[in-house]
Amino acid sequence: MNAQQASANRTNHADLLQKLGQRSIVFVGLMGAGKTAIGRKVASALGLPFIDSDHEIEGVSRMSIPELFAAYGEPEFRALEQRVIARILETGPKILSTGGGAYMNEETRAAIAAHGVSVWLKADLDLLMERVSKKQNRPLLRDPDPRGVLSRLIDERYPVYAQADITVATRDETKEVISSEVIEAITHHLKSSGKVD
Ligand SMILES: Nc1ncnc2c1ncn2[C@@H]1O[C@H](COP(=O)(O)OP(=O)(O)O)[C@@H](O)[C@H]1O
Ligand SMILES: O=C(O)C1=C[C@@H](OP(=O)(O)O)[C@@H](O)[C@H](O)C1
Ligand SMILES: [Mg+2]
Repeated sequence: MNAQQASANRTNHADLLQKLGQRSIVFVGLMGAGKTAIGRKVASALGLPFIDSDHEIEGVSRMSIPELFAAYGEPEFRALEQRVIARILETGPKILSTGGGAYMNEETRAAIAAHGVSVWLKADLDLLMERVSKKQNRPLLRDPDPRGVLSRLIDERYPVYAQADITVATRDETKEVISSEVIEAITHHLKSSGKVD
């Protein structure tokens, strides 16, 4: 997206952006739901900067997510994830796609509630399995039974993701369709909540 396109997109969504104020739009949900892919598209459509917390973590640590898990373990990754997300949220508006476990952290949830509008991309197990099978870069799924892992994470995490401001049920539709639905849902949420930062 060049600067001219970004400016045109901002004009098209002026009302949404005015109501959003300095808050960011934050994607949460399970691995494979499309947070990174849809977040990037929504950012482009709204003319806002896009940040993926996993990419940011990889940048600051100069290690890949699997390398980080292997070298320091999940607790260290979670601590870094919390710090990185808090810093990203200090300034807005932007689009932030989090890693699937980030929203399970209470302080991160509080930071997101204070500085953002949260969007849960909700997907069923079959779709998640299909999507995560494309890449082997998720340490939690390096397991003989990745479907079982995802199924347990659905039970554990869905009640927490349900605290997000907006839920969008994603399904086997194109990224463009899902992105438009997300923008529509955000527009509706901001109109009805009427909150401006
Ligand atoms: N609506 C969609 N249609 C087709 N492929 C999608 C869609 N959403 C995501 N994907 C693909 O599914 C995979 C997982 O998506 P990703 O954005 O990495 O999920 P997450 O960040 O939630 O783990 C990626 O290969 C992505 O391109
Ligand atoms: O659900 C999780 O705990 C994780 C999700 C991953 O991000 P995506 O949800 O973008 O795949 C990544 O942060 C890490 O592998 C842990
Ligand atoms: Mg992602």
